[in-house]
Amino acid sequence: MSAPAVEISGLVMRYRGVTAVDGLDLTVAAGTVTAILGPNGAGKTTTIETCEGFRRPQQGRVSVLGCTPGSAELRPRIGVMLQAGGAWSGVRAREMLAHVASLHAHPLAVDPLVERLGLAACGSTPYRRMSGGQQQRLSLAMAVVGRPELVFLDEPTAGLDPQARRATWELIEELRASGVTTVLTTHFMDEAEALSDQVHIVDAGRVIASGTPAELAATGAGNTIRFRARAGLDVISLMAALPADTKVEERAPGAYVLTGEVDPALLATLTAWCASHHVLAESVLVERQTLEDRFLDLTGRTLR
Ligand SMILES: Nc1ncnc2c1ncn2[C@@H]1O[C@H](COP(=O)(O)OP(=O)(O)OP(=O)(O)O)[C@@H](O)[C@H]1O
Repeated sequence: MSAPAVEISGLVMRYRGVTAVDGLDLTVAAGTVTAILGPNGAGKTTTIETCEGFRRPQQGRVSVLGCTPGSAELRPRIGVMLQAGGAWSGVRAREMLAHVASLHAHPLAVDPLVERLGLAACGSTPYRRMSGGQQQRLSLAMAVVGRPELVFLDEPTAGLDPQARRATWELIEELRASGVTTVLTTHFMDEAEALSDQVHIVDAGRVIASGTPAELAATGAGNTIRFRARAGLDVISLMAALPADTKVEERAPGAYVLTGEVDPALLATLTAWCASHHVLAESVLVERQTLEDRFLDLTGRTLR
């Protein structure tokens, strides 16, 4: 197995009185797409900026491609897309991209990148007058034009129209196919689900859950089977027939909700119990929780 692309252990970062990152541990496998999710203020940007070398770890250790963040040997090997800015105010899109390309030994061809990210339409518009979405796309192009081994993308699709979002997803898929490691933050759960091999959920400066999107969605108490049957079924007897961690409730007369590790065997056991008790279950509905459900379960459903 190749060495991890990013290794963070016990990272602590504070801004005056605020602890932004509070003992964070995280590993990114080389060649994968890793999404860091978390509520506003969870510490994602601070963590990424530390990996990019814009901030020094105050405590703990950060290693990127086996190097110290910010070191001269590392800089040409990584691509960085910041949440905002990154280009001079008067510069045109193509000009800026050509400049960044010229700083690298084996850059991508500038014009095809300009075309595919819809930047040709910016023409002679200076950076400061480009729309937010156009600035985002230029920033993404700047991050990848140098053919980096690892790219950090901080909210790459925030504020993008659906076409640009799709183009960004395709670009990230291609990066993975060509062996580039991508670390991104996003508030779009569908984006994390569609793109990432690994997801880390960060809250209050720590990683509170990690796994593939499917693993994260599958854990927790969110998977349910709902069904209707005659009122007053013996739910104790039903629960005794099911695995120990399965709960059954009659939420309203004749409306049952079963919560637990929902898999084909559980559904079969439920229907077998119904058959042996002469119960005709109607409107049987299996509801799988999504990554978003899991995220909200872990980080709370209300604003803090
Ligand atoms: N330059 C700064 N000075 C003071 N506090 C800061 C600074 N940058 C970040 N913080 C604070 O550190 C905490 C973590 O911020 P950070 O930007 O890392 O979170 P985030 O997870 O990226 O949030 P978002 O999803 O809103 O981008 C927040 O409480 C924020 O207010």
